[in-house]
Amino acid sequence: MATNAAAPPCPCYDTPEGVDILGRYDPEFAAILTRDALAFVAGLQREFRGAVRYAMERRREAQRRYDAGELPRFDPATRPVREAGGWACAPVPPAIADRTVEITGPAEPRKMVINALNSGAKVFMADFEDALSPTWENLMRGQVNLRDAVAGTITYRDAARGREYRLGDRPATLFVRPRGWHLPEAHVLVDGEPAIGCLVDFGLYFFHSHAAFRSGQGAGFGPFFYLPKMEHSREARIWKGVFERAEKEAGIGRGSIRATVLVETLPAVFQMEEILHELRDHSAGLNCGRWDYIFSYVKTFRARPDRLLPDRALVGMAQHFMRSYSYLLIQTCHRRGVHAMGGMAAQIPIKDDAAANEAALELVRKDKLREVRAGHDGTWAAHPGLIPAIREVFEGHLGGRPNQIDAAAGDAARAGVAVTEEDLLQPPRGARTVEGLRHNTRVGVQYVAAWLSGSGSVPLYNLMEDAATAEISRVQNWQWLRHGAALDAGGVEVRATPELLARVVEEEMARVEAEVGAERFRRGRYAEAGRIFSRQCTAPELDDFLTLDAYNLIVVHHPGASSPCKL
Ligand SMILES: CC(=O)SCCNC(=O)CCNC(=O)[C@H](O)C(C)(C)COP(=O)(O)OP(=O)(O)OC[C@H]1O[C@@H](n2cnc3c(N)ncnc32)[C@H](O)[C@@H]1OP(=O)(O)O
Ligand SMILES: O=CC(=O)O
Ligand SMILES: [Mg+2]
Repeated sequence: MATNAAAPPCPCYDTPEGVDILGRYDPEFAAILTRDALAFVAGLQREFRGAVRYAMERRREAQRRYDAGELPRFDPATRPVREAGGWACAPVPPAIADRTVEITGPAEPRKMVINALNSGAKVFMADFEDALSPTWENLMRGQVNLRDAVAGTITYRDAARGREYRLGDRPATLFVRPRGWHLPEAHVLVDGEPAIGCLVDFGLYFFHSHAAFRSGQGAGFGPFFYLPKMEHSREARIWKGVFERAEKEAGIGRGSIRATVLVETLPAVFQMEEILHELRDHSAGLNCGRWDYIFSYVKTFRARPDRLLPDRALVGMAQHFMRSYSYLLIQTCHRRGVHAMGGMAAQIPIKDDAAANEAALELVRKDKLREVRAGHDGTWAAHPGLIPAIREVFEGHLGGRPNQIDAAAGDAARAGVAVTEEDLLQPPRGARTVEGLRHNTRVGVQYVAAWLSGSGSVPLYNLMEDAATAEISRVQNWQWLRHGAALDAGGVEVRATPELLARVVEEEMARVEAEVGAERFRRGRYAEAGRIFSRQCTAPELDDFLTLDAYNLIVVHHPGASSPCKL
């Protein structure tokens, strides 16, 4: 790609025709938002916006059918793709044959990016999605961090602690997760309308780093991506188009870019073969995004009183529908020659209680053992402190092999399990309680407060919480209220009503204030978060995403940031 033209004469962004930047000007950001990089992003936006709009409309149309009683199912029209034995995805690039442990974390803060790359994990998934609050500052700093990480020059000085951070000898291989198709980027306008968030994330990172990545980490391939929250293979087809356009403009071979698709919506589990087929030249497998998957189960069945979820804490991978999803994902990936990645255990290290810490670690070990025995080729870690234990489980089981793609190994294959539509839809079992409603509320409000303040992943009650886990709290409360679920209140049955939720919100807000302290509560955005969370849980129609509604509250426009200087 061509390099940037001469810098503009005043401190504002130098934008190509039809592009306006409404975010704060910063010289560091300007090195990312170059005229050529923006022209590349605008080209993607112009070519694919119609297809994205259409795909989003199809999502709404499918939801209307589910609301009317139809169940998600395998598409009879694409049966030949699913049943054909004669196709496989492109061979796995050597640089990512071994993905036994992948650490995830937001693309900003910078220190965390360095820690993740040095963590001992094989892969670092740098997140612009579930773990990142998409403020302008976070997004742009995230881009700066990734450019420097790929260049190998990233450093950070923690002045308060007198600590220097720099890359070690064998950093993890970088995957980048752009936002989902549904999220706009309100600080970047293309032809007067907000850009599609993921095209900004993808486009800027690709533009600045593809060459360095391919000659370094990717060993001739890459860059590598994780693709979130898709609901249908037509959305994967758009990504394929984006990749091909990017490869062509960069002058690199078709199939250089590779991506792992997160199967984290209920409709997508019926489309896994079709998704791999669309992306077969660009695929790096599939991943069980379990938290969004649970969120999507509730969302898809929002109109169904017969499919209420039990307490959030009871919806784990041992539930039949979750186990079936993981088995089918493993079978599908191995049949097509790519990695079947496991997901995230929510436990994180507990610093001040050795026994509780050991118990949390044991839960992580069990989860990972279940995954590797099922046939997964690798898995996720939320925190560097978990990596030794997870590595021990995966590497111990794989016995020196980088993955088990060819082995037809694992419970998913051994038992000859034929996963059916009924298996994938079986309602989860367990109790629904007022304590569950309280926990959802406590977690949901604190998460929204953190997100509004710029943190997209936070530790709460010794668990990792991010946008996906918080969504479960929100939609579960909404579902219980909408259908007047019977909740156990210590042996007494009560109905979930708006009045009950109002009382719970008031009491839980008081509890949170006592936990975090009055000063932090006052300075944080807790009151605002309480109002947003309550409104969302009681809305007559379920909002598609918590973060879409709340996004308007983190958009900060700096009028004139680009337009006065337009050349
Ligand atoms: C559903 C999904 O999508 S899962 C994927 C998306 N979610 C995520 O990626 C969550 C990733 N994890 C995290 O964000 C963090 O671990 C949290 C927020 C849960 C906890 O973070 P903290 O409270 O800062 O953890 P803690 O205080 O124990 O951190 C200790 C050290 O580990 C580092 N650390 C913690 N988590 C990570 C991580 N995921 N990546 C890199 N470094 C990390 C911290 O930076 C800190 O470093 P330092 O000693 O140099 O200061
Ligand atoms: O992105 C992962 C998930 O579990 O959601
Ligand atoms: Mg997710």
